[in-house]
Order: sequence, then structure tokens, then C-alpha cells
Amino acid sequence: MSFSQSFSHLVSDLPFGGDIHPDDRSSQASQVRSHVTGRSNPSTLATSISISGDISSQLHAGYSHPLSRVWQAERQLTKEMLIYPLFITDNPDEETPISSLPNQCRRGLNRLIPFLSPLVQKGLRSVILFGVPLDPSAKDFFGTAADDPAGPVILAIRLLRSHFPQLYIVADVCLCEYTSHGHCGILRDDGSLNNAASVERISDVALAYAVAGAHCVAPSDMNDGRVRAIKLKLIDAGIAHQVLLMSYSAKFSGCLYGPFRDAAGSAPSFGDRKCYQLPPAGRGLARRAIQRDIAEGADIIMVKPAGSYLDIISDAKQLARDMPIAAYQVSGEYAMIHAGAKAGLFDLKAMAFESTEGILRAGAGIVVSYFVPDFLEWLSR
Ligand SMILES: NCc1[nH]cc(CCC(=O)O)c1CC(=O)O
Ligand SMILES: [Zn+2]
Ligand SMILES: [Zn+2]
Repeated sequence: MSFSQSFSHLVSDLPFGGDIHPDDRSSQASQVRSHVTGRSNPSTLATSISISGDISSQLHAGYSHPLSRVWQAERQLTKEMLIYPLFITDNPDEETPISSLPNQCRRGLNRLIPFLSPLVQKGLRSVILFGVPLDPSAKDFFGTAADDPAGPVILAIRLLRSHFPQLYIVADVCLCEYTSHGHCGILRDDGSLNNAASVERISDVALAYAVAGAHCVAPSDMNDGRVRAIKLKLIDAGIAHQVLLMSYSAKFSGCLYGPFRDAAGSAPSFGDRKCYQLPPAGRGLARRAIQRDIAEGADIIMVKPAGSYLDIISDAKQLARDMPIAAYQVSGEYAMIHAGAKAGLFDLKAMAFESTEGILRAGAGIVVSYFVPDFLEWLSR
């Protein structure tokens, strides 16, 4: 065995880095020599023991090749794991870029099929729909427009079901896009959420989306008890066996939803969502919310946001070990990655993969992401 062969595994330990052309190895190996042969072994232990000590320190062989690096993943990102968020307006011909959300648009019904066809061709399996009423007069105290049979979400569900029979349609269920005050439910006089009234209304909206043909309803409002209420209405309607309930169980309040609220026009007109979305430090509350939603009949548990809440994803995987776990890499996370890449801090594609692999490693098997069109492209190569 030549010197460069026998010590090639050491080369990537050196300060000049690991990506070395094979022809460079022998010259670098000569720099290694003193490092290697200079190693003294003052121990009087038998040679075999000293060798076994060396063996246990060797990890590089396991990931020295692109394929062996792929093998290190417990869970590999596939197109089936991805759900793509769509913002659907009530103006059928609309196609407006969302400035805070790079490469994403609000679209009207007439724009959906042309936009989605190439993505479906590339392997898009699922979308999650958010309705965006552009006309402020469409909003009222009860979020009446949320389940308007002629509203953009219900029309989009029907259109997509008939046009893309293989596409899995998730409907986000909330009122904030439709209420005049921008909160995720019905309010009391003092401005706090009226939980019972909100749950009644949210479950009606979920049922309307399910009846329209959504494969999955996903309540993101965070009212207490809405999972049970939705499940019971689906059972009453005789469709509980074919409509999946994905609960935004651990949804945290914080800074990361800004671009979404721009996109959906759903920022609260007063106050904030801190009394219904979870406090960022509230790991115990998240665990309780997850357990509560399992008991209430959720079929999938979602954690949102994703990147700053990987411990919560891991908790969800452990608490709901027999259920799929979803994570939402939200608008603020996506916008930060774009901003960082634009500032030259890192490569966009590399960071999109790294952030998503972290989410999968934490325990998610489903990822809601604005990077889906990019991933369909990247995973096809
Ligand atoms: N209930 C509305 C809703 N559904 C999904 C998101 C956030 C998605 C994102 O930021 O990408 C929000 C925003 C919010 O709660 O204010
Ligand atoms: Zn909401
Ligand atoms: Zn929502």
C-alpha cells in the first residue's frame, strides 16, 4: 500500500480542508507525515489494544462519498413529504408577487391551473389553501366570507379536485383572513376570544371545506376544543372516514408570521395573538396541546414554526409516535433564508436543504414549505 493510500483518510482532517483532488493527495500526504509518524505511543499496552483505540476514532469513512452521505439520513427528503402553501384571492385574474415573500404570488382562480400544471408534472403531491379576500368590505365580525360557497377557497377546492385528481388538497381553517378585526375567532366585547362561539364557527367552516372536497382540514386558529368539534361535525356529516384532520397543535406566537400576514392581509387590527398562540418558551404547554389534540381526534400533529422549535417537533414525535408529524417552515423562516442568501451569507439551495433536513431529523415526516417549487426542481436532478 502506498503512503498516500494508507493515509488518505486523514487528509480531510487537515486544516486545508476535505475536498481534495485525488492527484493532490500525495503532496498533501507528505505534510501529514510528521503529524502521523510523530505520534508517540508511550503506553505499554499491547499493540492490538492501541489499534482498537484508533479504530474507534474513525468516522470519516462512513461519509466520504456523496452516496454514503445520503445513507446517513434516517429520513430522506422526498417529494411526498412536501405541502405547498397557496394564497388564493377573490379576483380571478389576479397574480401579484408578495414582496416580503420572494418568488411567491397571490393568485386568483384563473391563474391556478396554469401555475400548478408544471409543478404537478414535476411531482407536486399536496397544497394547502389560504383564502385572501382583497375587498375589505368582504370582511366582517364573524368572518362570514370564510365559508362563502362562492369564495375563493371553496371554489379552488372544487377546481383543483376536478383538474388534478392526484393532488392532495389541504384547507387551512381560520377566520383571521376574513374577520374585520383580523383575529382568529369571534371576539367578546372586551376584545378577547369567545372560545365557544369561535369553535362553533371554525368547525362549520372546516365542515364546509370538507364537503367541498378538501382531503384534509387544518385548523390554525388555536381555539381550545376545535379539534373535537370539527371531528364530531365530520362524523355527523358522514364524511369523517375520508377527511383527515391535521391540527396546528403547537403553534407559537412570535415574529415569524409577518410576511404571511402581508400576503394574506390577516394582521390583527389591534392587539396580538399571544392569548391564543403559544408563548415561545412554553415547551410544556406545547406538550399538553399535542396530547390534548391527540385525545380530541387529530390525525396529524403539526408544529409551527419549525426551525426554532425543533425540540417541540421531537417532543411531538415522541408523544404522538403512532401519528405522522408535520412541521410548517413559516413565511418568516423562508424570508430569512432568502435574505441571508441575498446578502451572500450562504447558498440558498444548500440552506433550504440544511434547514429542511433539520426539521426531518427532529422527527417531522411532512413539511409545509414555500420552497416546494424549488425542491421539486432540485429533487428531480
Ligand atoms: N391563522 C392564520 C395563519 N395560518 C398560517 C399562518 C402562518 C404561516 C406563515 O407564516 O407562513 C397564519 C398566520 C398567523 O397565525 O398569524
Ligand atoms: Zn388565524
Ligand atoms: Zn390559518
